[in-house]
Amino acid sequence: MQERRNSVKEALAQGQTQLGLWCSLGSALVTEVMAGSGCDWLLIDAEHSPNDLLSVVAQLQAVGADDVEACVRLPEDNPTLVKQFMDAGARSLMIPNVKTAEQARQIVASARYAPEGVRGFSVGHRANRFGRVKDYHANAPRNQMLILQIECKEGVANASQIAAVEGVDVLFVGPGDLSTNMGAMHNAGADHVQQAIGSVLKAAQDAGKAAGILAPMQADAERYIADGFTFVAVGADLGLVARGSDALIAHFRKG
Ligand SMILES: O=C(O)C(=O)C[C@H](O)[C@@H](O)CO
Repeated sequence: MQERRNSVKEALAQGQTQLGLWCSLGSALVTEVMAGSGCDWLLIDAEHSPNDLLSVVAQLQAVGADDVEACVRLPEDNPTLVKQFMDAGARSLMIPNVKTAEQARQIVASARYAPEGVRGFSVGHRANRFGRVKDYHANAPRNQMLILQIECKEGVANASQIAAVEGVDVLFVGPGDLSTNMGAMHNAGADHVQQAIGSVLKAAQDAGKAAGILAPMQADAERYIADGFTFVAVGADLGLVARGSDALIAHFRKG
């Protein structure tokens, strides 16, 4: 049995825009609905959402039948979590708040088996279809994707060195955390935050890597895509359900 190719990783390497949706509700059913939307990738969030390893596995299973790359955001940069989630079949990982190139190198090492890395070895797991993908251990990095979030001034300052680390696929701006860290909470549109976002984009592009961002407002997403961001989350289940239900009820209340 062959491992399914990571078509999002391949498309990004060719500079193609890949549209994503954020899954924050911790629900396999909702994630399954999102997966059927035609998006290229989903982000199952285990940082700010009520998710654990088993609820993430349930969502990975729900996405399974769709031709969508299911990425998982870990709650923190932690090699044990990298191992556990990768073994569970999360091969595209987003790591929050990466600040230095050395940290990026450690993250890459945590995703790789020796001699390049330190990932613990298990013969059979969900990632290799319980031992059925025979060449999994030798070839795992080929389909893995590491998406490192840049969310603070230090990360912005070091973005070029982080992007240059072999094994890093995407620099992903967290506009909420970055703007908060830069003294502009709720205002990622502030000039100094936009300059920082632009410098992360340039750092990624100069290193031949993809740049990503979460942009649930349509106009923002269109602008970021026009600027050159190629890994863009254009909406979230939480926002779609909350704002959609708000608007529906408001429509009937106003009469
Ligand atoms: O800093 C950000 O913005 C992000 O990383 C996304 C947030 O965590 C959040 O909006 C996800 O629901």
